[in-house]
Amino acid sequence: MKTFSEFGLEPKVLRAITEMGFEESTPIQEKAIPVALEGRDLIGQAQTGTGKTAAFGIPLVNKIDVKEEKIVALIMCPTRELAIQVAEEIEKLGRFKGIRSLPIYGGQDIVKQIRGLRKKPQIIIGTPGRLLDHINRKTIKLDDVQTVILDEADEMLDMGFMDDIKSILSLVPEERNTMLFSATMPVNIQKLAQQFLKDPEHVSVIPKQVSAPLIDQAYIELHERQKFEALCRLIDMEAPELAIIFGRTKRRVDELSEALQKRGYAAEGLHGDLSQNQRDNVMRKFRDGSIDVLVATDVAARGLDVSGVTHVINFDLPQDPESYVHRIGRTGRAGKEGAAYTFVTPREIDHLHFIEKITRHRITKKPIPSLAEAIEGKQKVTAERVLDVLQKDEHNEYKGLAISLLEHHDSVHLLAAALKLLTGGDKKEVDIELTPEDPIRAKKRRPDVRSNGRRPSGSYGTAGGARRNDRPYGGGGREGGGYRGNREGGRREGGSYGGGSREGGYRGSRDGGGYRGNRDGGSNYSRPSNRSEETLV
Ligand SMILES: Nc1ncnc2c1ncn2[C@@H]1O[C@H](COP(=O)(O)OP(=O)(O)OP(=O)(O)O)[C@@H](O)[C@H]1O
Ligand SMILES: [Mg+2]
Repeated sequence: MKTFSEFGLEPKVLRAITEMGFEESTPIQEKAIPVALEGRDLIGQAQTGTGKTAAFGIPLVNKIDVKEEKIVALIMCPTRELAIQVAEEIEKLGRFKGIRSLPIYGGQDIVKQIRGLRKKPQIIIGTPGRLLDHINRKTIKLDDVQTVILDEADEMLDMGFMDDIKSILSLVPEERNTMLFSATMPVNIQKLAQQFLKDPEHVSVIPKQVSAPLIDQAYIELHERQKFEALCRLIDMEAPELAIIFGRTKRRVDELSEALQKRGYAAEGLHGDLSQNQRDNVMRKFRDGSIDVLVATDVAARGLDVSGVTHVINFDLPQDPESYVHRIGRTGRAGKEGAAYTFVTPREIDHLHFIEKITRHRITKKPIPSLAEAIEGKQKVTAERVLDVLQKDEHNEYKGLAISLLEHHDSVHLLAAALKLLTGGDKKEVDIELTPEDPIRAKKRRPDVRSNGRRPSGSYGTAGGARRNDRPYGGGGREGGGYRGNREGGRREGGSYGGGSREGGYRGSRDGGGYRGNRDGGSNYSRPSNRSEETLV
């Protein structure tokens, strides 16, 4: 992998990159940065969590003149949370250079945004709806925009932003540099690209499987009514550092987060019906660890980067393979490992197999965790907490009480009782009943209707010459340096992702292109194509 000093970047940008802790470029960065620096249009596809933001952010901040007092770059994102996050990364990258950037998204006070715009930001990062609002109010002018980036372009189309994006782009000068980025590139993206990009370079770093390689993927087959108990047991058994649980609907998310709270978990829900304040609060708490379980709709599936997310649990099976890939991609980021569990009801098994087929990754079946495993997991966490206090040596004021209790009681019994209390074993569990959700069923997708019959180069699947064990962070080895050092143990050595088992059986399964052409509305799989930003699931 290249170090960042090999790209000929400005020292101030290099310094920012170093301060962010990036040592080597990731493959998508290595390929995309030179193309973007040249000012060529590009379509960038790489697995979740492999640094696509910096792949467009670095060349962008590098080429902007700080003396510029006009908006010269526009980044569009599908969700508010993502706009905020991308804005933060751009801010960090441009810090030493003094680049001014501003996030613009729905739900935030427009007057505040107008005040921000008076500071003459050079880069605007926004969601399409609110951007259009500003354009109509003439508080944002796009006449001087030279670079446009569409992050998660496919999702924006899927959410029904096509017309908004078209209107916005029609106001940007033709002489511009346009870039699209996503981990998934269904065929409708190719259409968008043909319309809005000029002779784009396809920069794709997708090995055989589209999902990130460091995610251990499993599914649990169960009935709808078993889901909640299974979830609690799974959380207890696995003791995630941070977990994201995806539910199908807003009602589901509300009920589930409330139910988890009743059971004593530090959980909160995130979906599009919450006020912006509530959404911001939940994200802040999740990022700072004051809650460790985020229950969310697909609003959190795209792009969100929260370090410490060790587990993603699909409480409900996602609607389509893209959603699956993006949801589970909230873990296993930046060279770290993660675990993804998917709950599947018997009637949904076909749909799960369909997801496996499209993502070309076998998902391992696991049993519902047993009560014993759940208890063992909880006890382990309690023991770790106790040992942590012991090690910190901050328990002096309890020693007197300990000594006096030990005068009358056996030490093992006494400690066991204290552990029970700490583990919550003294509490009776609250009964929970959730409103059942309808199962998702597998339906055939329309065949690819593209005329040339070729696979779109940016679609799922192997990019020319990509190696199977291509690793997004660091060179070929797994040891030493940069990211590679920080993954514990050797649990998943040697491309342990199913080893040889992925070969055969799966590869041929996409013949006929049954999947690709069908997200442009009308198909059984596409989500409603006119969701607005405000009613996002
Ligand atoms: N070269 C690098 N070295 C180390 N860490 C990096 C590097 N580039 C990016 N990162 C970090 O990796 C994480 C994931 O990056 P990012 O969010 O850009 O991924 P992404 O490819 O856009 O994923 P998604 O498809 O989910 O949107 C971030 O925390 C980012 O700061
Ligand atoms: Mg991203």
